[in-house]
Amino acid sequence: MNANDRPWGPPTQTYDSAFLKACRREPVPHTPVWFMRQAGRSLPEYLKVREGIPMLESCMRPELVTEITLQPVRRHKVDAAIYFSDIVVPLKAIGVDLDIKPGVGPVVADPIRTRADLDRLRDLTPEDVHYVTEAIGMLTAELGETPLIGFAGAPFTLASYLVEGGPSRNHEHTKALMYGDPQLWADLLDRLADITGAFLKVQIEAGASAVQLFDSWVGALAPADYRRSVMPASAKVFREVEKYGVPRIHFGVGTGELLGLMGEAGADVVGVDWRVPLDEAARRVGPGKALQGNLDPAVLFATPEVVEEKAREVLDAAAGLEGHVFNLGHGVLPSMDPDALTRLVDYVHTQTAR
Ligand SMILES: Cc1c2[nH]c(c1CCC(=O)O)Cc1[nH]c(c(CCC(=O)O)c1C)Cc1[nH]c(c(CCC(=O)O)c1C)Cc1[nH]c(c(C)c1CCC(=O)O)C2
Repeated sequence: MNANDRPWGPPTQTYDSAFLKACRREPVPHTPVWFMRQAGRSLPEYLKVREGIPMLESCMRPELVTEITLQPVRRHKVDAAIYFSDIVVPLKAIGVDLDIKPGVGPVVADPIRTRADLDRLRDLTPEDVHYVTEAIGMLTAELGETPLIGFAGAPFTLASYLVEGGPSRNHEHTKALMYGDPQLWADLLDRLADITGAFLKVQIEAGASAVQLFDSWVGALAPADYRRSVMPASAKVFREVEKYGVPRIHFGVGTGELLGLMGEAGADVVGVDWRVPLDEAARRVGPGKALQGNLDPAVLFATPEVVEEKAREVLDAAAGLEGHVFNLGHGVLPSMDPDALTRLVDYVHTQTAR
């Protein structure tokens, strides 16, 4: 089928990119590379344009979002852009009182722990996030053949911020609710699945070529609890966007024991952190899915020789995969040297050129 004949799917101009080919498990001209949290963080040009503008406000300014999203593409020559935003933006857009505190992360004024609290979470409409549609329109025009990845937080990770009221190491309130009131928990996750699904749809309809569902903190759960209490909601999100035919990436940290289930939830590409080698991850995920990952981000602080050696190990472990998108095992760290990232992109491209 020709790209133009499909009712939906990635924009025609990005269809033959190395990134989308790898996601579809087709032969690639080189292994595609992008980095989680590539936008912002360590880039001086990012710090300059963000000066004096709070994080959440910057996510609502289409020109600024466009500039920040393009910065790592220009600088590093990565194979995909990731939309500059944050996982809490759709929650803010439906009126949740929250802020992103520098050096801390998202902080929620009134945590959600009761049925009455849950009733405050309303559905998301495209008008709530009109600035996303505007920014993606500008971005796809600028990006040309380079695909744009849209993203959202998965129901569990969003619930963790909403229930705890902020970042948490042990997720104690979240687990107390999950184990203590399974019905309220299921209803909360189902509501978040609808919000997340609606947010991803907005991004795809505006021109995103792929989407990533970040379930960053779900590695805190045992597989049986994940299957029972989280997977139905994440699966609902993936079903919501299935008809668009854009690759769906599913990522979490510390999810070695959950990789099979995270694929089963409905992902086309499973993101792997640095704890499980990709050949072993492929065995856990099973056939029919591409993998994304998985260089330990901290390796970027070592010498260039060590970075190449460790990147080589990732490529060797990925040699037999059906499809591989090179990435870090988690996000870019703020103190990272941007030049080390640029060199890494070049290394993967030259080593894998076919
Ligand atoms: C858990 C999570 C959050 N946000 C996100 C996740 C999932 C990804 C992951 O696991 O790392 C997702 C996210 N947040 C941001 C992006 C931008 C796109 C990208 O480059 O990947 C993405 C994909 C921008 C951001 N989101 C945030 C920043 C830093 C804020 C700033 O620059 O002022 C950026 C660039 C803030 C944020 N927001 C969040 C945290 C933990 C923080 C860091 C707090 C800090 O240490 O300052 C919540």
